Amino acid sequence: MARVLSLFRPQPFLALVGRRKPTLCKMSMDSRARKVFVAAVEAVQPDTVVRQSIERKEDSVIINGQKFTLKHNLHLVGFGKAVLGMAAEAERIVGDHLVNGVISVPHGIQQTLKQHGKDHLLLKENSHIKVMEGAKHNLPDSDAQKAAEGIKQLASELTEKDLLLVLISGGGSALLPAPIPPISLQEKLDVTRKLAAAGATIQELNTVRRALSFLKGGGLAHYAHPAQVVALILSDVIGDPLDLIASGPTVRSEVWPEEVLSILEQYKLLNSLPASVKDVLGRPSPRWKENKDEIEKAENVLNAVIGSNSVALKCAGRRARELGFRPVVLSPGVCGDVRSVSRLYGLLARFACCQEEPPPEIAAEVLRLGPEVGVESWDLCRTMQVLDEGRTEGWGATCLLAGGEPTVELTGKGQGGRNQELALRVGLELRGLQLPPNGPVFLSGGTDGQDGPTEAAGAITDGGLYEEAQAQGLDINNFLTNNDSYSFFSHLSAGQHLLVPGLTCTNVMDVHMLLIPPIPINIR
Ligand SMILES: Nc1ncnc2c1ncn2[C@@H]1O[C@H](COP(=O)(O)OP(=O)(O)OP(=O)(O)O)[C@@H](O)[C@H]1O
Ligand SMILES: O=C(O)[C@H](O)CO
Repeated sequence: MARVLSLFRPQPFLALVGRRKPTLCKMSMDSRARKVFVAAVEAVQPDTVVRQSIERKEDSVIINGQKFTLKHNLHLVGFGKAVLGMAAEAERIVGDHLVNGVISVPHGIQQTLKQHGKDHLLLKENSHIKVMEGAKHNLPDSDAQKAAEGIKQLASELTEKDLLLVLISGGGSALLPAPIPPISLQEKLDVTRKLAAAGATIQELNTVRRALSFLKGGGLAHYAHPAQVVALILSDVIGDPLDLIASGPTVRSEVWPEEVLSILEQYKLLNSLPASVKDVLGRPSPRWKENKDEIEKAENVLNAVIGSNSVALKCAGRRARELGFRPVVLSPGVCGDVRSVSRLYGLLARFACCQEEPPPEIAAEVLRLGPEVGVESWDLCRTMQVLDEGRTEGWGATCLLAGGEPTVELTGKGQGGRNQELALRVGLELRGLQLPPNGPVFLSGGTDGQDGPTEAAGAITDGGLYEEAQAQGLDINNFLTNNDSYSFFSHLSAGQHLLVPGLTCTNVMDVHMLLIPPIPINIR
C-alpha cells in the first residue's frame, strides 16, 4: 500500500521551503465540528435548494438548463418531509402563474414549523396549494391516502398545455400511498413494515412498494401525461437513484414480479402474503395501459436532483476551510454495519496521526474494509494521500468528511440511533490518540436532526471518551450491548457530547466528520 500511496504523492515542496506553521484557532475542535455540521445542514435547506434550482426570467423559468414557458398553466404537487418548505419557496418564485396544487406532508408539520419560528417554510395565507398532513410516525395512513388521491386527481386533469411541478423528498413513499386494488392500505402497510423490520434495504423496500402502487415507479408521470412534468428531488438515498427516492413516482420503471417475489422470499414473507398482493403480482406488466405516444414522449418528464448528501458535504468542506482545516471528502455513500464503519474511521485517524511513516498494514486494512462500507479503493487512496500530506508536509489541521447511512444490528432494547452508536464506537477506536493539545475529534449526525427515535441528531467524541466514561462510572460496553447510545451520551458529562440541532427541516442522510489536528512538530 505504501507503494500505491507513493504513486499519488506529489513532490513535498513544503519540505523544501520549510514547514508551514499550522494556524492556531482559539475555537475548540468540538465547536468547530458543530459549525461544520450546521453548514452541511444549511446547504440543503428546502427553500435554499429550490431557490438555487429555479431561475425565473419574466414569463418563463429555467430549470437544469431547460426553459419552460409560464402561461398561468402551472400546477404543483409534492410529497415528503421537506416538501412544505420546498413548496413555500416555489410559490414565492412562480406563484403568480400557479393554478392549483396539493402537497402531502408529515402530520403536525405546520404547527411545528410555526412553533420553531420557521415561518419562511410555510405557504402564504391565501395559497393556491392545498396542504394535506398525514403519515403519522412515518407510516402510510388514510390521511396520506386521501392526499395521494388528491394528487392523482390533479395530475389526471392536466392537458398538454400544462406544466406540473413535482416536489419530492425523503419520506415521500409513506406520504403517497395508492395501493392497487384489491390490495388494501393495511395490507400494503403490513407487507412493507414486515420487510423493514426484517432488515430489507431501501432499494428492496421501494422495489416492492413500486409494484403494489398506482403512483410509484412512474405512475404519477403517467397520470400527468400529456402535461410537461418537472420533478425537483431532494435525495435521501445513497447514489441518488431517481427510481428509488420516494419510490420514483416520476420515473417510469418496469415491474418484474419475479424480482419482487424473490425479495419477499428472501425475508421469508412469501407464505404470509395476502391474496390481494399475490393477485396484483400475478398480473401482466405494466400496471396501467400506456399509449405509444406516452412511451415515446418520455422527454415530457424532467427529473432533477436539487439537493443531496454530496451537496451538504461540499458546503461543509467550504466551512471547514474557513475554520482552518484542509477539507477532504471521502465519499457520500458510506453504508454497512457501524462496527466496520467505526473501524475504518479509527484506522484513518491512526494513519493520519502516525509520527512516522504509517505501517503498511494500516492502509492495507483500510483498503480491505472499503467494499464492506461502500467506499471505492480510489477514494480511500485519494483520502489517505491528503492525510499523508497533512502529516508529512505541515498542512495543518485536516477535516475528513463523509456521508451516507450505515446500519445497526439491533440486539438490545436501549435508546439510540446509528449516528450516536457510530460516534461511540469511533470514540473507542480513537483511544490512545490524544495528541497534545487536542487529539482527533469525530462527529456523526443525521441531517434530519433526529437519530433513531431520539431527540439528538448524533454525537461528538474523541480519544478520551473511554477514560471520561470510566471516571463517571459508565460502562461503555454495557451501553453498546443494549444499543443504548442515547442514554450513554445523556449521562456522560451532562450530555455535552450530544449533537442536538433541533428541527432541521431537511434530510440528506448522515454526515460523518473526522477532525485531525496539526501534528505537533516536536513529536513528528
Ligand atoms: N437503539 C438504537 N440504537 C442504534 N440504532 C437504532 C436504535 N433504534 C433505532 N436505530 C436505528 O435507527 C434507524 C432509524 O432511525 P431514523 O428514523 O433516524 O432513520 P432514517 O433512515 O433516517 O429515517 P428517515 O430517512 O425516514 O428519516 C434504523 O437504522 C435503526 O436501526
Ligand atoms: O420515501 C422513501 O422511500 C425514502 O425516504 C427514500 O426516499
